[in-house]
Amino acid sequence: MSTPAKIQRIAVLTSGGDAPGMNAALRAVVLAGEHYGLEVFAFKHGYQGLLDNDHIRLCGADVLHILQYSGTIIKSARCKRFVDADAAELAAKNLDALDIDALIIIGGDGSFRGAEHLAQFWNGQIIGVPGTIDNDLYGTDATIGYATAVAIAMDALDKIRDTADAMDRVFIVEVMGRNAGFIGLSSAMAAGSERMILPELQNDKPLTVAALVKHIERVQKIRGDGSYVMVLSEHQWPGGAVALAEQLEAEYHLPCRPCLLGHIQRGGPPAPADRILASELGVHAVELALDGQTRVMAGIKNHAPVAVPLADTWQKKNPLNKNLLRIQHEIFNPVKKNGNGQ
Ligand SMILES: Nc1ncnc2c1ncn2[C@@H]1O[C@H](COP(=O)(O)OP(=O)(O)O)[C@@H](O)[C@H]1O
Ligand SMILES: O=P(O)(O)OC[C@H]1O[C@](O)(COP(=O)(O)O)[C@@H](O)[C@@H]1O
Repeated sequence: MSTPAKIQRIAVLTSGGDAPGMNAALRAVVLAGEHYGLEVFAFKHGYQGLLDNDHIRLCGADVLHILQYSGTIIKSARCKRFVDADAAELAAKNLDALDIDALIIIGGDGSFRGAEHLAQFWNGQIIGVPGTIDNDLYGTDATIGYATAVAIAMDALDKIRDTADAMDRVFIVEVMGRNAGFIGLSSAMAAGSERMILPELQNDKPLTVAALVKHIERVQKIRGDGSYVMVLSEHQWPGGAVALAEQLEAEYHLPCRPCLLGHIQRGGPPAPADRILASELGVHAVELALDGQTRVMAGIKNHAPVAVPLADTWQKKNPLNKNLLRIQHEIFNPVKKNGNGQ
């Protein structure tokens, strides 16, 4: 770190969908703030709190023993109004009235767009911390919440496998991820799923029901076993897992059940990886602010802290891991392209 800038007051907020580990990030911001002699404020309910001037002073005692809980003690929200110029102007006014030097925003790409919007109207420093289960932000190896969501999806897939095995059924398990397939790919690999329907794959070659049925029937024939567990990323099938299961049962007479994991993926104890990532990133964000940086996201790349221009985080894309895709599609697929095993 270079010579610290003379900042005295920082503020923090959590915005967008809550992510497991947001509390750990908040705790880290507050503890780092105290460590460096800063006053720390929090705005509640994301950007809505900036508009309502709904703030509290936080010190170390307020964030004791919160890192093991998901959710966020300062609340999160989606605030439609924040896209308006007058909303950002009001937020700037409230931040200036409180003499805030730097604002730390824990959230996803929408929150970072909001941060850039605010930067057009406010001269203080703005630092982002990647908090979303979707892992869809460029510039960091992982986002806070992703590891927990994958662990929850894997656990659910393991449980589904028991009943799929017992009753020779096809299951479609729908996972979150917004427009990204990171949760889908990782949970499918971790649980040994037979099939993944992910946004990135659908862009190249959308799956047809006929092709899916062909694959299911071949796998069942090769293995002599009816158990087939498919991971479906949200928004990738009209009507989602329920509609696809109905289609497979009605048109192809395959015993098939849907399972929607939904917001279960955002709850429960944050995984160790998320607690540690959030702790490191929260401290990193404060140190970036002390370093005079602004309009950057605190990230971790190859085990090292980095500062990524906020706009890059949504304008550039992290691709899915090609090697994991290859292994899932080729090595672990019982149906071989050359015809072996068919
Ligand atoms: N283009 C934008 N301009 C201003 N504010 C925005 C913009 N996009 C998103 N936001 C703000 O960020 C909030 C969180 O974004 P959202 O996409 O819901 O979640 P996430 O940050 O998790 O991606 C929105 O509710 C809105 O207040
Ligand atoms: O909680 P909501 O508002 O229903 O939104 C659901 C969305 O939030 C997420 O759980 C997290 O997305 P964000 O981090 O972008 O808010 C997505 O995976 C999902 O599509």
